Amino acid sequence: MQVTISPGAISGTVTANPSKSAMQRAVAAALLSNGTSIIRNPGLSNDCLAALDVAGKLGADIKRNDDHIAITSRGIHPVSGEINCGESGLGIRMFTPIAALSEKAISINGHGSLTVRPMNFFEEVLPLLDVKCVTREGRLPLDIQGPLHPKDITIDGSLSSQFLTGLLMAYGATAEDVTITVKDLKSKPYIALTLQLMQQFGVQVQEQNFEKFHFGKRQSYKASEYTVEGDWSGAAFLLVAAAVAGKAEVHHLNTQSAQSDKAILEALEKAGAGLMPGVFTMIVEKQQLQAFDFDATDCPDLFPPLVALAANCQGTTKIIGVNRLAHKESDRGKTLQEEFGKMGIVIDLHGDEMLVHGGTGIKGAVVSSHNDHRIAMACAVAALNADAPVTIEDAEAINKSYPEFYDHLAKIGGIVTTQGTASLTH
Ligand SMILES: O=C(O)C1=C[C@@H](OP(=O)(O)O)[C@@H](O)[C@H](O)C1
Ligand SMILES: C=C(OP(=O)(O)O)C(=O)O
Repeated sequence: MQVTISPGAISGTVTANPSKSAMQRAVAAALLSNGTSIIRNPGLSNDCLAALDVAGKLGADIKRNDDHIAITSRGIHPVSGEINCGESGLGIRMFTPIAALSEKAISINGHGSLTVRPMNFFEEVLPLLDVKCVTREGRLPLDIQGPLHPKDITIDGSLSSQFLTGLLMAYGATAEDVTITVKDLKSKPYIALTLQLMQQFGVQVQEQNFEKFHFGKRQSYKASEYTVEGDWSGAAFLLVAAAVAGKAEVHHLNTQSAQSDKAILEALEKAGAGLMPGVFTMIVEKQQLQAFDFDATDCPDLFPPLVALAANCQGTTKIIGVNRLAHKESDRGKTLQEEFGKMGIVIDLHGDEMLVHGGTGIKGAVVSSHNDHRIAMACAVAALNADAPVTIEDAEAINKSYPEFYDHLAKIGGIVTTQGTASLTH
């Protein structure tokens, strides 16, 4: 599918899409519980649908209703020897240790970019917890056989926080008086989100400096009612769109959220955007924008919207944390450089640093999403101030996290034309 965004000012109000990070964690916690959990404002992006499918294969009964999803479970009782996590990095890294709680041999697969993302971690760590694990040279599919026995372990958190999220969630179901120690943890706020979610489902972890995670006496997940928060990661694109091309009011955004990507507000403030925060609403308005410095090491998903913002700022913006981008849906440092280059924006990459030379004018172009949802959305936002339309190829990549994105952009006044069709679900 190709989507063309024509330049033009925007103005309007929209409700943020549900957070896939929160939704996938809630599905996992509901699966680990005994009884029926109700998930309100459920996400239906591809990553969320994959999580629901995995939960079903691991034994949960899932009923979709108009405004909620009911998940009935009695813990991990796989009904299949194969699970597929779609394209979700969080999904596979979270559900693998959870699936390993069962003694059944399970083959875990995925598709698209997930087949080339690193999974060596499991081969190194799961055997320490009595789980057999075989990868294809650190790639999918993974063949595992548990049951996982929680033990004191030390792991490396520098590649991704998602492996730790998976271990924490799995330990929560059976651990007793054990500690996970983590060295060099990145994306820390995502771990805060995991701990918050576990607590909402009745499991407490004693966290020390994001280095030690201690489980005291044995606990169990309690089936709960949970409302999925609006997604700061997706909303970041709309907020940047407003900052560079008009005004927008985005509802259902919790400024007290544990989501790391609410840090977009700090970047917008540094750039000089007009911000009017409400309790569950954010209004952003265009002002004169200047280049800024920002460390995105702990919120790597903000790179694409930050680049769209920086392209519109006068001067050179410096963003730290490029090393965190190599193993996402694309190698995002390079894909941002390539696709924004086509729109006339020069980006330099120096080790962990990205320099975006903004304010030089954005050109109409044909760009590729590289099948990466956040690259498609960043290009769409940049298009608002281009000198001619921008056509995005493989534009359906947005379905991974934010299927409503083009509709939301149109709702706030973006001129969006779609050519060709692609299924909205996997
Ligand atoms: O836990 C999560 O929900 C996520 C953690 C982050 O990954 P890393 O920990 O690999 O940075 C982020 O990039 C990803 O989109 C979602
Ligand atoms: C990298 C992302 O997700 P995941 O790692 O869960 O696939 C993302 O949403 O940008």
